[in-house]
Amino acid sequence: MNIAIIGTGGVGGYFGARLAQAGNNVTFVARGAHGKVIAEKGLQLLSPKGDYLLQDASVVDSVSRLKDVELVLVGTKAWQVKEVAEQLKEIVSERTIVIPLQNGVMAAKELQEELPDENVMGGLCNIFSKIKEPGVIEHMSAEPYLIFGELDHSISDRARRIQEVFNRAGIKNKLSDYIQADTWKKFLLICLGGLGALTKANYGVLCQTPELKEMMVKMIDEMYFVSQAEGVKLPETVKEKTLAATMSFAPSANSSMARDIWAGRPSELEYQNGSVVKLAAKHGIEVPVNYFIYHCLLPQEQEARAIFLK
Ligand SMILES: NC(=O)C1=CN([C@@H]2O[C@H](COP(=O)(O)OP(=O)(O)OC[C@H]3O[C@@H](n4cnc5c(N)ncnc54)[C@H](OP(=O)(O)O)[C@@H]3O)[C@@H](O)[C@H]2O)C=CC1
Ligand SMILES: CC(C)(CO)C(=O)C(=O)O
Repeated sequence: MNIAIIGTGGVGGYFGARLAQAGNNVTFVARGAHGKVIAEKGLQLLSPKGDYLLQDASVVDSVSRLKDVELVLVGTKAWQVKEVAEQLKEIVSERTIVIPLQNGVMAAKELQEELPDENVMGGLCNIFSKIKEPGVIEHMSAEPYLIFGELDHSISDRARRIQEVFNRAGIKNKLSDYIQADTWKKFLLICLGGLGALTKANYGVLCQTPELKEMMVKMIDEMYFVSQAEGVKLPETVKEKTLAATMSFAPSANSSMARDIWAGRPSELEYQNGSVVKLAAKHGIEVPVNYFIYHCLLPQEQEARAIFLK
């Protein structure tokens, strides 16, 4: 299959390398020093599931250079999806399927704002991975896992074909008949990372401190209400499952958003706790804990953006 990876970071780099390893024709969009090293030396994947050096990687520095793509995996940060959607408009054909892998609940909608609905599916992923240095992707832990599906809930032939491609590449995956629910389930979990970011606490401290655990319970309640108002049917049991998932993380683990905030980099705040606040306001729902976290973190987010995104 002709596949493009837009955003060759921890997520895009990992899944793209595995798809190329399985014999697919994968083109990576990667910019700057990272793109240069990949073009010269290949893409190096370090992983407990087996290292792999993709020699002669096909790499371009911009979406506009992609041709005849059947499957696009968008691996940028959530706040970069709008720009990618604009760029994709120029290169998609009726046989191109675009799957976003961002944390958050806005990516598919933002792609649909620029692209025909038929080009867009929903998606998400689980993995702990990062760019270790230019040209090198490090998968640290967690079984890499993709969930994807048609936004109209159908199990289409084209989705089955994509599943075959993931299966042949040994990528654990689920073809979902309700991708919005899967995306929201992950959203409930990742937004708890905002509390970790604010308190500078890892998941272990969040779970072991009764007052912080209580705040997480309140955050989950708030987000559950918002999901219902958005028309996403989640079972009530999702609340306790979300808390249990957080308790199952290594005590020293923290969220990617927290790591970005602590390092003073632009983060996905707007697309995590920020989305909860905005969607709640749309429905007239009070979300005091998410509101507090979002507004406490916002000044430093704005400062990071002023420095990095001039
Ligand atoms: N990493 C993880 O463990 C997990 C991440 N996620 C989610 O996956 C998403 C991606 O995260 P992650 O892989 O960590 O992010 P990274 O920052 O590692 O990678 C994003 C990459 O996208 C590139 N990029 C951005 N815009 C463009 C563009 N227009 N064209 C080409 N390349 C572009 C960036 O390059 P440049 O530097 O040139 O801008 C960067 O290399 C996020 O939503 C995250 O929350 C979900 C689960 C786990
Ligand atoms: C792995 C997990 C769920 C941890 O919060 C995540 O997606 C992230 O860090 O962005």
